[in-house]
Amino acid sequence: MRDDIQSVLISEEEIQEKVAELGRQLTEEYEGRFPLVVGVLKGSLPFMGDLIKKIDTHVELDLMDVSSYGNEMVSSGEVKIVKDLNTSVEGRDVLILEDIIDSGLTLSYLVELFKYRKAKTVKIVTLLDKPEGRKVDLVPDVAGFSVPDEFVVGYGLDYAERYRNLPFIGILKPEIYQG
Ligand SMILES: O=P(O)(O)OC[C@H]1O[C@H](OP(=O)(O)OP(=O)(O)O)[C@H](O)[C@@H]1O
Ligand code: HPA
Repeated sequence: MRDDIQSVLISEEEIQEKVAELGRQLTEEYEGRFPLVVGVLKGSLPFMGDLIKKIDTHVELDLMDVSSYGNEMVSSGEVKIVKDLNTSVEGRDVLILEDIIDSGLTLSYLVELFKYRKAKTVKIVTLLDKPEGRKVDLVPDVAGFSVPDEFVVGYGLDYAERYRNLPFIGILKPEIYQG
């Protein structure tokens, strides 16, 4: 699996340091507010698993599965709910966790949906932000790292469902996706 990686963009240590920093920041912000932390499947799972252990105040967890990429490297532009939340967001402080914001289509859809469902506040925390990929005007409230306009994998991010279990963020060798 690691042979398929051309270069490591963000190391495991850098990710863990950043996650600890974000955890401290979110602890301060959400102390006493019992936010609903929504992980967006499947990419946010490693980030969510690590980050929630660094948030030192009560949180409720839920998961939502939305998809717009299928097995492609470019968003189809159509966001589909594959699995909805189990919890009502009405009146709640909602904190959405994402692995990456690229075109921004997934997140702008979710933010609008949660506002329509009467969430009290909606904030976005993403590990990675790819600003050059944007197709809609969307700025995350908190972003761990900015990444260049390249297809990245690892730490939740996949190519054709592989590489999510790498502990770092890397760039694939072109021959992997060129067939
Ligand atoms: O800003 P965007 O262009 O919308 O891209 C970001 C979304 O794309 C990926 O999810 P994907 O739909 O591939 O599902 P996955 O998390 O299961 O891989 C990623 O996890 C984000 O949810
Ligand atoms: O660069 C990316 N890698 C993996 N999944 C993604 N979904 C949006 N952008 C990306």
